[in-house]
Amino acid sequence: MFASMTKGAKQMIEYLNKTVGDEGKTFETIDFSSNYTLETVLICAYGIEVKVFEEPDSKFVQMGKKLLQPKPLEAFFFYVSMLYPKITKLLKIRFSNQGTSEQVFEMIKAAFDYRDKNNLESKDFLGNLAPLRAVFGEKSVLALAAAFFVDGQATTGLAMGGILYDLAKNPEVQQKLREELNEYFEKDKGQLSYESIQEMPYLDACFKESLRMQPVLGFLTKVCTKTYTYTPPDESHPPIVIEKGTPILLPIHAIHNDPQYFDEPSKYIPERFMDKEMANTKYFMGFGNGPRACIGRRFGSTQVKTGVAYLIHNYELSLNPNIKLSKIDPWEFFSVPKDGFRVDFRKLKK
Ligand code: HEM
Repeated sequence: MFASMTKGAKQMIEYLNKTVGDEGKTFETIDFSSNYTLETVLICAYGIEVKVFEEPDSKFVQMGKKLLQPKPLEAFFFYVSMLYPKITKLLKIRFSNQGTSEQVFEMIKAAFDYRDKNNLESKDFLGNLAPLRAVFGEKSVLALAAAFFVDGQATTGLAMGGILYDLAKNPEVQQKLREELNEYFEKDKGQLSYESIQEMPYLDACFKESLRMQPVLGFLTKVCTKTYTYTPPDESHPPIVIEKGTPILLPIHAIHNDPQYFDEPSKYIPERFMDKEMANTKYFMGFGNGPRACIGRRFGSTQVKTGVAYLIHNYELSLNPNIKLSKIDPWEFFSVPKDGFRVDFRKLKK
């Protein structure tokens, strides 16, 4: 699987080498990163090879984009479904774009059918799911396989887009990261190993710091499983009883940006996560917390770190001075600026 990610990262660099001239080129980083994460998810999860950067109009790219931009009403239903899951079930409310979801189902069904027809057995994600169709039914397995498409590429595209913006905004951090990357690329003779991706401390710190400042999900949704009495630190507030079954929204964006938990929260300081205690702080919840924390953490972070590593090793990123950051639309599902993050890419001279 890591070989497929590396392939995706190399294809991304090949595309840039072809399209970015000497004067550089501006990209919207979420769009750009989502192309890379889409390409790697298609190959890693479904064994489908598409040169996403070369084919921006392909149906796969269009599906990925639509899933990233639910309409305001769909976002509204998503919040309703979190707070009142029973009503949502009862009224059969859906928050995802129906047409797009059907296309994703069709794509996965076609991949299953092709493998069945040609007696192809594979040890990848779809290969492991294939026998479960007989146990849980085709529809359930298709839904599970489709969840990988949404979770595996939309979240990672947003996370990577955010890091690229932070690195462009903080050139000294970018240079420090590049020095670490150069060292590891040299040690691994030009192609980073899986172990190196997991090991690089500054790459990990930059990744966490970006997710701290701008978590992909602004809040976590939980349900209280045991009645609990919370005593607020301010004694003038009476204790609060949280009944079993109460839906809870945990505002992680606010916690991540609270000086009580992170010093100078509005500053991009990856070094804070180099500290052993901070590296494991419970107040960092970029991948959630508790028994329902993100199950794709390892896949997602490896995918993002690999893309960032190849990019920063080969290209210098800077903020385009003529483009202002647009406002975050409160009606949007994910909290990103309306026009994304516009960043200039310039090839490094080696
Ligand atoms: C950088 C990338 C990613 C980020 C920042 C991220 C973040 C999150 C967050 C914050 C949650 C909520 C956890 C909670 O409520 O405690 C979550 C849940 C989840 N994530 Fe991710 N995720 C990422 C990548 C992925 C990938 C690649 C997959 C699948 C391949 C995935 C699958 C899931 C699933 C299935 C859940 C729900 C888990 C459950 O309810 O038990 N995620 N993720």
